[in-house]
Amino acid sequence: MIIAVDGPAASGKGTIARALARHYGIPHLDTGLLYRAVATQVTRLDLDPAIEADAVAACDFDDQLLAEPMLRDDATGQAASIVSAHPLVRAALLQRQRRFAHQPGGAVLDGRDIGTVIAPDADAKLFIRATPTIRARRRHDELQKRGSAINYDQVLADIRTRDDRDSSRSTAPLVAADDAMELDTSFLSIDAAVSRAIALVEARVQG
Ligand SMILES: Nc1ncnc2c1ncn2[C@@H]1O[C@H](COP(=O)(O)OP(=O)(O)OP(=O)(O)O)[C@@H](O)[C@H]1O
Ligand SMILES: Nc1ccn([C@@H]2O[C@H](COP(=O)(O)O)[C@@H](O)[C@H]2O)c(=O)n1
Repeated sequence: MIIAVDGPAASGKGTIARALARHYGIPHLDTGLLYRAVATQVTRLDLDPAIEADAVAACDFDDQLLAEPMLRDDATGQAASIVSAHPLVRAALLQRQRRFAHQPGGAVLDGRDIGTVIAPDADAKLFIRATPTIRARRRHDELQKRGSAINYDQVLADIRTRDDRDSSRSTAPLVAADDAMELDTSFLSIDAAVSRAIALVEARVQG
């Protein structure tokens, strides 16, 4: 079974995708980490994320990079959203994601274009939403726990910038697939959001 989980920054899609993977006993891929790795490599090589050729040169990264804590930083998320707008960067990362999705037994992937581009044939597609202020509050709490000094207003501004950039790019923009099931987590606890997500997937695959 392939499950696609898409949505904007800090909507809770990763939390839900990990829980679905545990529930169904299948592997999970956080595809945002791939773009965050490219962004980190761009910075380390002193390249410019806005220049497509520079970003493409950073796509050949060592997988150990995916485990580095700095990938979770707010600044890395911003840079990831810049490199991810380049069509050639998306093309460089496409096959890896498709292979993961179509492995025997299936998989759960979360990102921005899983239901539309990576696995349009997914058995179940979820599009996770939450208001920008609630997403910013959750992300700010998370960053504070990790020792970041970034303030709430900056996190909210960064989330809005990223939403705009991710939604307006020409290649694989952030958009719900026509057959995606929408789940707004704004006023749901994590447990309630996960239960609802499982119920939606069950209804789709059995129905
Ligand atoms: N329903 C919820 N209620 C409260 N907090 C939540 C809920 N869902 C997720 N969170 C928290 O919000 C933060 C962001 O969640 P998560 O990382 O799952 O979002 P995401 O959409 O995957 O983010 P990203 O865009 O970085 O991939 C995390 O700290 C997570 O624990
Ligand atoms: N399938 C995807 C996943 C991510 N992106 C871009 O990467 C940025 C960081 O992603 P997070 O999920 O870790 O927040 C995000 O803002 C997108 O620009 C993408 O384009 N496609």
